[in-house]
Amino acid sequence: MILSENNVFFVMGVSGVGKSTIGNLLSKELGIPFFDGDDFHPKENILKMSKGEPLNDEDRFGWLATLNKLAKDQLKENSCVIVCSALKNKYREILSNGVENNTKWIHLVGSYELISERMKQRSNHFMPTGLLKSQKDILENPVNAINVNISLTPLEIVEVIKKELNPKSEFGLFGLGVMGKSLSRNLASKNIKLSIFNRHVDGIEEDVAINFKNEFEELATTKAFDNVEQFVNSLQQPRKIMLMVNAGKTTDIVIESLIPYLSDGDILIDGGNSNYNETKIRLDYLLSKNIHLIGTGVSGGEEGALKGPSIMPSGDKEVYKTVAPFLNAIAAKDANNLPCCTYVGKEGSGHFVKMVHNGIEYVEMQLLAEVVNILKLSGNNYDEIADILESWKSAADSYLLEITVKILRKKEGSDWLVEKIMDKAGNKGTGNWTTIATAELGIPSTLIPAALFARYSSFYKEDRVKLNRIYDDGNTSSLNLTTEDILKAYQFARIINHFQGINLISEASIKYEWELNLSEIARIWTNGCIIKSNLMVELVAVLKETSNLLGYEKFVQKIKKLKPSTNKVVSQCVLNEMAIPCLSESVNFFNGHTIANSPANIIQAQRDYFGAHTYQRIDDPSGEFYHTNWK
Ligand SMILES: NC(=O)C1=CN([C@@H]2O[C@H](COP(=O)(O)OP(=O)(O)OC[C@H]3O[C@@H](n4cnc5c(N)ncnc54)[C@H](OP(=O)(O)O)[C@@H]3O)[C@@H](O)[C@H]2O)C=CC1
Ligand SMILES: O=C(CO)[C@H](O)[C@H](O)COP(=O)(O)O
Repeated sequence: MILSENNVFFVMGVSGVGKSTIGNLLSKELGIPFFDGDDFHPKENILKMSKGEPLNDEDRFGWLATLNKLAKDQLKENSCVIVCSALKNKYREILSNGVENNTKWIHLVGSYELISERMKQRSNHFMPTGLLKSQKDILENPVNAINVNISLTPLEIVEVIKKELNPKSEFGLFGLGVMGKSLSRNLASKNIKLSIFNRHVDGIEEDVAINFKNEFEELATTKAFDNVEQFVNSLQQPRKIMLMVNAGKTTDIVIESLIPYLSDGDILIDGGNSNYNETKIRLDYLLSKNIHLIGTGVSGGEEGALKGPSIMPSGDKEVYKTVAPFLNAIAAKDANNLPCCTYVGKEGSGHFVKMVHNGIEYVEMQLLAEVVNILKLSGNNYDEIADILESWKSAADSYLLEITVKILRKKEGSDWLVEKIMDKAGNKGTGNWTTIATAELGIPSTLIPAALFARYSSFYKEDRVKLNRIYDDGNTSSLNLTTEDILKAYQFARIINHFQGINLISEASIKYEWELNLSEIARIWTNGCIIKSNLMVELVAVLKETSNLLGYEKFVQKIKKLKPSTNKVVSQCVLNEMAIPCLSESVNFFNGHTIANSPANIIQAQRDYFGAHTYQRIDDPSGEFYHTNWK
């Protein structure tokens, strides 16, 4: 710790609290001289105390003045630690006389029982245990002292003192939107000394940080800023600043606004949903300026960010170690009470993993929407559908299932709110990027594009309404499905979704040499995040053995049990002219992915016909490429 100015640190408290031990340790930690006040007592005082006679104020005044002179002399050169009981206000006034602004009081406190027990164990101290009571009686608790409980170990006590002495914040959070606000409260509630920042925009964004700070008790000691320079300067070095701003251009603008005030070795943590390719570019760019970047996925939405999100950090592993204590402190905990935060890998792998998390999320949401629609067209109202979904919890529990039940039950007056919500699904880009990534990497994660394009289709509301007038022949639904069948189709499609998402991560890990740990990724997704589910809990163990769920015996048995109902649900929906993009794609994908001989031979022949692209032959195991003159 670097001290910004010279100070005298008086370590005070009644006898037996360990002032000398702590004072000594603290002086070593701070690299400053140590003085034990007892060594400055005149002989008469020591004699009195060893006879068991308490010192009176007259006895003390000379001694206190000596210590005050010592402090003043030291302050001319350096800081120092002085140990002295300093029990009364008037003693402390003498001790700090003339150096009040450079005096820090560190008060060691403990119960009578604990102190007397410790005193009994001392052999070479001149203060008998009986005097403890008289000291406790005359003690006037200091105001503005750092109070530290002696039940901690000496090293822990010194850590607490150092933390309290340093006026600078340990962690900064930039961007007080939905996520930034919740994360700030989470960080502050973990006793992390925090600085928060939100931009100032005249007439639109004014005093956001200070108003937010004043709203919540846990932010009482948090420093709030709307000036970037002051915000950065309020942080201990190396600075650790988490950005919770919009991905893309905004992230670049924010980074540029910070750079002029940052120092070598400072660390930015991008917690937004940034594109993993951009994260790699930013990481290299910042490194050229000796600044580190940890790109991290954060999932859990507003509530998760407050109570404990799932956190997916990546970048340089050594740099990560510096920010790990903060991220671990605020993360959700898994069933074994371990943080749902782990070092994911190099470069932008954390953002890649978060992107696939969101791709899986898109599919899980779409599947639930399709299921609700099937149950609706089967004649159930929304309360009845909520009851059915609730009954699925034992078989297919997930955060998204739980919130869907609540959503379906939400009423405005006597109307279900969902009936009033416009059927145009928005998106912020991660589903789009996952679709691009799966295409670029050549991985058939087909459900994510299906869910994404379902959202895009939903946006054509006006066209849909017009076309519906043309094509709707007025037939009513003749769905004849049991809720058991629908549940099985839902479970089947979820297995395919998780298989595809994991496969995408696994293949990207190989291609980019990220060495991702799939089981560990599933583990940090068991709590705090939007796709937490009991299936995810099951996957933690499975992924230690294989990344291929479709070939894993337990899942083979599940799939065989679920497939007939899935076929039934999908075929009946198609016959009833329903759009079920993810349910149907799960069957299509599965059939295509498990067929020994696919019609891709026709594609190869066509390619060779028009473009001489060549083909391989099944009757030539050498893998030789052939071309035929087709005309
Ligand atoms: N909402 C969610 O459920 C989740 C969001 N995320 C990601 O976290 C990030 C933040 O999301 P969220 O909190 O929801 O978003 P919000 O829109 O609620 O907040 C965005 C923040 O960015 C700030 N900002 C925008 N433009 C600028 C700029 N030019 N300069 C400085 N600051 C700017 C905003 O400040 P101001 O208020 O002044 O405009 C605000 O503090 C995004 O990347 C998002 O994708 C990740 C997981 C979940
Ligand atoms: O990251 C998230 C959840 O995990 C965000 O809520 C994200 O905005 C969701 O994506 P979209 O807005 O595209 O639905």
